[in-house]
Amino acid sequence: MAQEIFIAPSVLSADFARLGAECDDVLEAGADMIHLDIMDNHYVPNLTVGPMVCRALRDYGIRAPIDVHLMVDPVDELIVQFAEAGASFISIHPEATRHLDRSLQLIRDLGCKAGLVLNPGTSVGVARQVLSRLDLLLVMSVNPGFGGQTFISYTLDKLREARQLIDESGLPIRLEVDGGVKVHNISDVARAGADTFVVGSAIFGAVSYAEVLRQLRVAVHGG
Ligand SMILES: O=C(CO)[C@H](O)[C@H](O)COP(=O)(O)O
Ligand SMILES: [Fe+2]
Repeated sequence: MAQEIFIAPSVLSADFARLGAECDDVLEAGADMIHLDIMDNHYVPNLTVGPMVCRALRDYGIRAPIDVHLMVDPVDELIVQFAEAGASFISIHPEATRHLDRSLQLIRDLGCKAGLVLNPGTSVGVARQVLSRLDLLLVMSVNPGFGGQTFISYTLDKLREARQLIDESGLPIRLEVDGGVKVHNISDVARAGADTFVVGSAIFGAVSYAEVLRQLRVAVHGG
């Protein structure tokens, strides 16, 4: 089932001192949702922000979907806190929960859309059993923890495999890609089957967010 194309700027590369305004700017420039990377210095070797920042963005007036990427272990308590803080999508890594099915159900029970994240070294097969619990499958194209890394090219094969799995299931699951996505490679990523594109440094490092978003969309549709 083809999904509408979504571009989700990762604010990991934004100016955190003016986060609300940065979100306004990328949304006005044509972004579809805000990708919020939550890192705990335990599951990944980096530390970002907690649910109060998600709440602050909602209170500031951000109405677009907020796509929360939880790189935390353990994860269940933070699922609850981010749902209460206004998250729309909550995506979790299978290594960060002892009971993947239960954690995914928890996300939906709290009224959010549930995502599963596959690291470059994690097999697509991990998603197979829990597919009916998913609204989104996120294929990492870098190892999680930092923005600005180089796209790992073998993840294109994983995207194709994930696309096939989703298509065969007939379920309306988004296929998201995250890490190192730029204007020069997004058409390959789109051809491999992604419909939801996290883009961090390529957007926030640009002079004009609108221009880079335009170029990304042209490349997706051209691909
Ligand atoms: O989850 C992430 C890192 O773990 C980020 O979302 C990702 O790295 C996006 O940034 P960039 O487009 O600069 O690679
Ligand atoms: Fe992310």
